[in-house]
Amino acid sequence: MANIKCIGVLTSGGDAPGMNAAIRAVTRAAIYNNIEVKGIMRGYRGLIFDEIVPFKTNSVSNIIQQGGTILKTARCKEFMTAEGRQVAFEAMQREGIDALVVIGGDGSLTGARILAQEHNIPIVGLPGTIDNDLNGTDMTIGYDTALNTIMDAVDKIRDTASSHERLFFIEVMGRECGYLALNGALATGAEAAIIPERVFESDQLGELISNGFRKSKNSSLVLVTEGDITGGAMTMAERVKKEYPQYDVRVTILGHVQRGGSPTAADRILASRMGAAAIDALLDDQRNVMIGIQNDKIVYVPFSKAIKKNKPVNEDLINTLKVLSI
Ligand SMILES: Nc1ncnc2c1ncn2[C@@H]1O[C@H](COP(=O)(O)OP(=O)(O)OP(=O)(O)O)[C@@H](O)[C@H]1O
Ligand SMILES: O=P(O)(O)OC[C@H]1O[C@](O)(CO)[C@@H](O)[C@@H]1O
Ligand SMILES: [Mg+2]
Repeated sequence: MANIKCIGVLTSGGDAPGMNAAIRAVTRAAIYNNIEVKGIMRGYRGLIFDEIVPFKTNSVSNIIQQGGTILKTARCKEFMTAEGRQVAFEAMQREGIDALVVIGGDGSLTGARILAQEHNIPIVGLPGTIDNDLNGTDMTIGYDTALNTIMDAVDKIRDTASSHERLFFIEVMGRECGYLALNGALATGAEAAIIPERVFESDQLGELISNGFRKSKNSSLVLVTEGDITGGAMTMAERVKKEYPQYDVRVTILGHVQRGGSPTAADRILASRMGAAAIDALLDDQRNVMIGIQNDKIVYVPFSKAIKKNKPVNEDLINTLKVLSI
């Protein structure tokens, strides 16, 4: 059993609903195991600029239901340099922090991996991002809540789209990962999803139109993953306006509304299980791993695997969406 007396916990990158549930679980599981906890504010910034606060069990009371993160978060450019990480390491030594739990996305876990390698520190990561772009876990913390937010918004858009018999392009988040668009489309009965994983394989919009996707439909909703790879919803709409002027086209960009809100039950449970598992992992001498859940079982995923680009898209989802949108 590892000799860990004090851990630091931080949230980094974009906030995600369920991060608070994860902070609570990490804190409570650590204290249960007689490990002291320090909350590090604003992601890696807090280590570099010394914003570190002692955490007790009641520091995390009544937060499981809150969106955002009580630790705040940041995208910290100073941490991208070896000098910045040296300062962070020195802060950990000064504070007596023996190990870190980092809650964040692929960027945050990349930073964790480098810090762990450079300074030989035990670090365990939790996948906290709405993008669901980390390998080795079925879901990331925040993804389910964001998906439900998308579903509520798209259902509302359907009402107006069908009243006006319009074609809507709805842009959702996800960076280079199409899960939010794909499952958002399945959950709302949307006609299609345009996702980054498929951009280089096919002209998704061209195929959609040549398959006559508007012939039998009164309204059409197409979810598009944001970003340069797909070009986003605006680009799609411009193209349709030029090539198919007969269609009445509108665009909705859902934006940061997707990141907020009270986490769903699924996210609260996922975050609670993963947070407790992070402490078990540290006690079990695990280091440089992300906690994942695969088929309802906790797994330890090496950082190198978790952050590998291009999480494979689930082909089954693509096929089902195609079949159901005739
Ligand atoms: N290569 C890297 N080296 C060191 N630190 C990094 C690296 N990449 C990212 N980080 C740190 O992690 C922070 C968050 O990364 P990023 O902005 O990619 O978000 P993320 O964790 O992927 O979350 P999300 O994608 O959900 O917003 C960065 O601001 C930086 O402090
Ligand atoms: O809030 P910011 O810094 O503009 O970042 C937006 C990005 O963060 C995410 O919400 C989470 O990674 C992405 O889906 C999106 O591209
Ligand atoms: Mg990311």
